[in-house]
Amino acid sequence: MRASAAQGSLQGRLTVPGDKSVSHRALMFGALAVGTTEITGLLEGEDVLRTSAAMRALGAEVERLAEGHWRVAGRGVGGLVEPADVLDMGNSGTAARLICGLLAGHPLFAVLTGDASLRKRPMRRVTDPLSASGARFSGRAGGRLPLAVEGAADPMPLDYRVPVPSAQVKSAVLLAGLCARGTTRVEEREATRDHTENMLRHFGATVRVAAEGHGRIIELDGQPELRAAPVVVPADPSSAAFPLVAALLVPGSEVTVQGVGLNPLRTGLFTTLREMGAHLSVSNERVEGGEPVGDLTARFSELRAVDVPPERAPSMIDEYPVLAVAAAFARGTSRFRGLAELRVKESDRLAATLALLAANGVPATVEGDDLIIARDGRPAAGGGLVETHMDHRIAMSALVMGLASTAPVTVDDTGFIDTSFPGFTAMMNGIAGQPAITPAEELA
Ligand SMILES: O=C(O)C1=C[C@@H](OP(=O)(O)O)[C@@H](O)[C@H](O)C1
Ligand SMILES: C=C(OP(=O)(O)O)C(=O)O
Repeated sequence: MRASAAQGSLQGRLTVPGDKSVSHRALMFGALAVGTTEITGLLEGEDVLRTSAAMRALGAEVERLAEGHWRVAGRGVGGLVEPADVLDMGNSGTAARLICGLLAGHPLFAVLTGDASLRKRPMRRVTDPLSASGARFSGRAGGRLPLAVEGAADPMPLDYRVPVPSAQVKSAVLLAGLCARGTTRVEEREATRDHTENMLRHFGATVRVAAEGHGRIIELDGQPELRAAPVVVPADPSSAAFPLVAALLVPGSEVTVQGVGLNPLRTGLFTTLREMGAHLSVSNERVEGGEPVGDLTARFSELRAVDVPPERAPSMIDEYPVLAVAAAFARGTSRFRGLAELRVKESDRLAATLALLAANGVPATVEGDDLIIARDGRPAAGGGLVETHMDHRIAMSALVMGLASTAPVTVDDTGFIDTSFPGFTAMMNGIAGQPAITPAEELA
């Protein structure tokens, strides 16, 4: 797939697909609740479809009623059944790690696997703490997938200080805590997305959260009866990032993305773009399904460099590749600090982002865990071939660059975009008013 500079500006109002984090959790909580949960706005991306298949394999009834409208008949906490076959989580770290938490508290045997990207990602960060509950895990060297799980019949409640900022680790421990007698306690040094805590409450569990420094202490009372509850999934801010950044970079553009989730633990990118001088405004702010949402409008802006502090990383962890693209068009030297976690995503995103920039004539370096991008405010040259390494966010970031760079940007593989943002290409071409992103084979 190749993205060429948009002839003219990007214009329009659009809705991006549902939030991936909330969608995974809605299906999992639906499966653990008593009764029938109705979900609207569910992301029908590959990652979330893996979770829906896994919930079916664990005994829940999962039904698609219409686009984004799903129904889950749950089995109650502790009621999941042993899956007959291997659970394949595809490309999804969130699905694999949260499901480890679910399985840990159920006395059953299961095997988890995933695609070549997921099989490289660290799982000890969840299996180490979960083992203390009595569950047993055995995986490949370094604790990677495929992973065999034997859940505990009478799991112990955990008291765990998460050593890296990770909502997935926090969530896995809390999900295991649902089946344990007594109180599960999780401490995080830096607050990470809190969709699990919010949804636990929404389904009737008792959760106490106390702020501590930049972090939080979370306590969950075990063995609650979770009751089915409707879930309205907001549009994914991590997906909205792509059309919004594109609009900031293509002269004359104005694009509005409607109903975007604005949970403050997810909006670090928008804060950062404003610091860069972006014209980015929010209208129609409201609360839907317990999460703040609003319509975000981006207008073409002359951007300046930014220094992003490390403590902001958890609130924009998936947005650094596209922020790097924005910084490639800004005036001055940008520094993004404390990005160690980017090395264990679908690809090594620090290396992949650096390679994306280098291939398109943008000087950048990595110093320790920081990414530095030095620019003069002129458009990126483009013209490069970007290797995506099975990473949807690298593919989409490269295509956004191509919409604004002097020469087109080509991406080696766009198949993984469907993990989080089905319809991405059509939507971007819709706001471009022309097929600005075209399959490479049609270019000849
Ligand atoms: O909990 C979640 O839904 C997610 C947490 C983050 O991962 P980490 O917990 O590994 O930081 C993020 O990168 C991922 O896309 C989704
Ligand atoms: C890191 C991501 O997802 P996951 O960890 O679920 O694979 C992402 O979507 O950018």
